[in-house]
Amino acid sequence: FDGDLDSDSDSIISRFQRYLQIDTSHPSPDYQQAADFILSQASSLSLESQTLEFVKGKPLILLKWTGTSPHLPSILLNSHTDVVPVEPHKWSHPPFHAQINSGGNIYARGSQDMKCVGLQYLEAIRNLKNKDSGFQPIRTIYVSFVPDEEIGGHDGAELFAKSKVFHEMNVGIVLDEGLASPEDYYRLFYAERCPMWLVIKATGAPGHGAKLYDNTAMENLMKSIESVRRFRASQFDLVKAGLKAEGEVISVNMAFLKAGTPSPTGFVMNLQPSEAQAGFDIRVPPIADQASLERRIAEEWAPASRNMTFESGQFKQKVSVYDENGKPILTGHDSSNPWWSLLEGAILKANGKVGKPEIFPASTDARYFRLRGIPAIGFSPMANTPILLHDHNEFLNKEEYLKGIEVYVSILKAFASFVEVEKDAATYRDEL
Ligand SMILES: CSCC[C@H](NC=O)C(=O)O
Ligand SMILES: [Zn+2]
Ligand SMILES: [Zn+2]
Repeated sequence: FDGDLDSDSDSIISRFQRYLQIDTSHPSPDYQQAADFILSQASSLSLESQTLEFVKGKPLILLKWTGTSPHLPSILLNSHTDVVPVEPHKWSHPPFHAQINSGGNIYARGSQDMKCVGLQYLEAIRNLKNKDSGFQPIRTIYVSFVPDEEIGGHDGAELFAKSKVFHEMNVGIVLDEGLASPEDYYRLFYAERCPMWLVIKATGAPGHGAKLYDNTAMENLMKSIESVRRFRASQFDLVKAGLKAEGEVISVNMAFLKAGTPSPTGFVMNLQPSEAQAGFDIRVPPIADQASLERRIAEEWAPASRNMTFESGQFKQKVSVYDENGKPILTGHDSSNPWWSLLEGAILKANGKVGKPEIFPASTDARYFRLRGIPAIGFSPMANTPILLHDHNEFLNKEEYLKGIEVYVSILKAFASFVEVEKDAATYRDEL
């Protein structure tokens, strides 16, 4: 390696800022500029690279550092290049300037979710490739930068995980995103909740706004909303009482309400509408009783007896967290999975702390890799950091970012040097 590596922290941070300054927010992410940036980084690191376009205009960049024993299952470091939209006027710093305040906080959309992780992978590789380090991986290390995670990953990680290219990579372990931790420990995720987007609709007799009568669409819907809210509170109480972790309860949040008869000045006020609907984002832990939730929806939240119907997207689709037999897919999260132990050990070695294994409360691309039977661990090295993904004023402190690079150096050393008697992939899965 030719060794003109800028490893000082200023240049590390300025590379991070450059990546953050590329506006890859939906609905029209600038994937081309992100791809160009990543490819230029890859070439400065002498990594092999290829651009995969499973869907035109949505490049997926795959980088490779070939190991000395390339027949061993490889390591895949995955990150998504897209970010969620912003309301720029509600930010204290412009969301795509990556300004650093006096306390070292770097403000940008994607600073936590998850451009940090994508570039930390590369910085860790840069560090390991530095000629002073002289490190050679035994296993091959792949780094993937995928599009569209924030809108479901169908044109990104889903197609990638099903592709011939992916199959031939012989991946043994995937690292993907986790969440920031306000505490001094990092969070590790071994599974994720299943999203269910539920729309309930009520109908009822229309009538004069001054009349009190039963079975209006609004009343029917309100009864459901009250019931949903009671359930929401019961789940939230379990978390508040410390009895369950965030990823272990069913979350329900209302996403929209739609009703009323429009008029030029707003809505007609003296007419009780004949239809009303509400939408909910529901997240179901893979260990939860799905059938009882479905019963609850049919009997309490959208009962036909109250003139109600419902539709739920995502839940029973193939894009879920269950295998073909309906069993939840959980990555082993104790010493039964050597990768888990290696990860924990490597973090500790880098002077990091780890919390209890968790279920990721939202969804991420890791599920597509788990569906292929591959262990996947969610981890974003951000401790002592408020959770600001998808929020205004998303930031990451620069010291925390730099610390994360050291943690990945430690992880890559452990993962890429790990040689064991090959076992069946099932060894790395938890049985219920
Ligand atoms: C169900 S696909 C949407 C994925 C998205 N991921 C991160 O926020 C989420 O809403 O969890
Ligand atoms: Zn993300
Ligand atoms: Zn996100």
